[in-house]
Amino acid sequence: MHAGAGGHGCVAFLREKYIEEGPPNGGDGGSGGGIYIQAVEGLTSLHKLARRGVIRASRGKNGQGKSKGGKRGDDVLIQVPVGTVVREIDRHDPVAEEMTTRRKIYEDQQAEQQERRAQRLEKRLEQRAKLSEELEEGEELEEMEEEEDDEITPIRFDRWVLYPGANPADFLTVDFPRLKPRRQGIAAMEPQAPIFLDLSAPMDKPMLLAAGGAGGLGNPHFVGRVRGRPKFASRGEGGTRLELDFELKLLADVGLVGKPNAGKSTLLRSLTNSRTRIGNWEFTTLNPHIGTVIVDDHRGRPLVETRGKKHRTHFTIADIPGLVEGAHLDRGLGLGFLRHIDRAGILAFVLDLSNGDPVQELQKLWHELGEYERIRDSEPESVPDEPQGVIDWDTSSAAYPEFEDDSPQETYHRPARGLPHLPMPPLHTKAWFVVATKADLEHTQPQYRALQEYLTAVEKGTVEHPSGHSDGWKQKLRAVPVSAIRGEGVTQIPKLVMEFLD
Ligand SMILES: Nc1nc2c(ncn2[C@@H]2O[C@H](COP(=O)(O)OP(=O)(O)OP(=O)(O)O)[C@@H](O)[C@H]2O)c(=O)[nH]1
Ligand SMILES: [Mg+2]
Repeated sequence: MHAGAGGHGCVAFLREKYIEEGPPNGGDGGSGGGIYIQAVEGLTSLHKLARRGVIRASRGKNGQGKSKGGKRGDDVLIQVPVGTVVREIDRHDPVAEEMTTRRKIYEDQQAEQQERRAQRLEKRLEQRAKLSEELEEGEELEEMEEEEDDEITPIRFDRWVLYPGANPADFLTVDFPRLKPRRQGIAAMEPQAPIFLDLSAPMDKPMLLAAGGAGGLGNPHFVGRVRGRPKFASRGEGGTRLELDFELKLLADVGLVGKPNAGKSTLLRSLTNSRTRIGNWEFTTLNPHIGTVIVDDHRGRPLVETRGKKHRTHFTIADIPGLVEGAHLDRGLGLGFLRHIDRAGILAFVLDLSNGDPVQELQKLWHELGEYERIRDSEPESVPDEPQGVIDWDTSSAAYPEFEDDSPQETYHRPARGLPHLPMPPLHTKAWFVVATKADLEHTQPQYRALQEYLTAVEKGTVEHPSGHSDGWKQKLRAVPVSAIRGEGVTQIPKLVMEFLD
């Protein structure tokens, strides 16, 4: 994301009949557009943002004559779904860089001056020694000459706009003022660097990520005692460039977990008006689809009375690609799939009653999830690269001193480190239930009965929790028999989900 650069200041002079050499009247440049972010409800993915790739706010316009200021650049507003986490990977801040350059120049000058002073002192001591000798010999006092070398500092063409009609040589004798790099006032509202935002609630107002560069100053700003008609103006400051990582933390309220072909997409479709692809083959669904289930009485009022203060009128369901046995073994594919499951608040296990033993299926799915968690918790990316010693994963301000406009110690650029991990609750502690689908097919009733008996036993604690954890979620364990294809029994699901969400 590129915040807009500031427009340049203008060098102009009043021109009127009978006024030969009018006073300076160049306008200031407009400030660059800023980048804002806002988490909003109703969005479910970051796809659109990803497609935009590079995002630029526009540049401020240059100032003009007759004291006309340049128009400010347009801001860019990025809207993301609630649950988005934003992390900074890299930052290029021209103002901070200029500060560093200036500091470097200043330090060099100081060092040079010090050296010169030391040399001068030495010379003087020598001269004095010589002088006292000569005095003794009764000779004349000689004036000590002070050498003061006039050095010409090169013109910073990157900082100044020169009067177009002027000859660059005219500026050799011009003493340019010390111009501190400037920021817009609103830059104070930028989040601390490096950016780490967890946008878990909708925001009423957009938040500033990067302010645009300040506009340059027109030539009237540089009028001084000895400089009545400055033939220069300052350039606008460059805009900050941010490289950010966006991650959607919570995908949906409910995640459908099931083998390929179990009937997840069909279920989602019968519950919502989503148009997910359905086919009688495995892996019809390759990317998660999100459907919204409206639970109101068609007048905007909640259909299901929830005890919570906030009456929800809808919830979201994610149709996640089918989970195959051994998914955890294929790190890329498996972890990708399972990552989505991680992001759902409630897990709905979709079991095909017509295909094998549903109890066994359920246990297999849980086993797969457990394996995934084991791998995730020992992911190499959380293992430090450095041979040994403590690594500070704290990316808060302590690790990177915040940039202050005037402080000479600011840092503006840092290498991309490993991104901080998103903490997720263990899967087995999530609320879950079972959707026993394809109940319209033959010989599915005994399967369903066995499944419900098993769940009741888990709830009572007489049978081990399918996750193998003793503290696994076991409240209101239920298998909802449905025929998604006929739309039968599916209305039970919103009711159950609302109970859990409550
Ligand atoms: N008889 C019957 N068939 C169903 C039912 N639900 C789904 N099916 C069929 O099962 C097949 C697979 O359904 P999908 O919804 O695509 O399955 P899926 O779980 O989304 O599959 P993947 O996306 O591959 O993971 C389709 O042929 C559906 O018509 C049902 O309730 N009854
Ligand atoms: Mg599907």
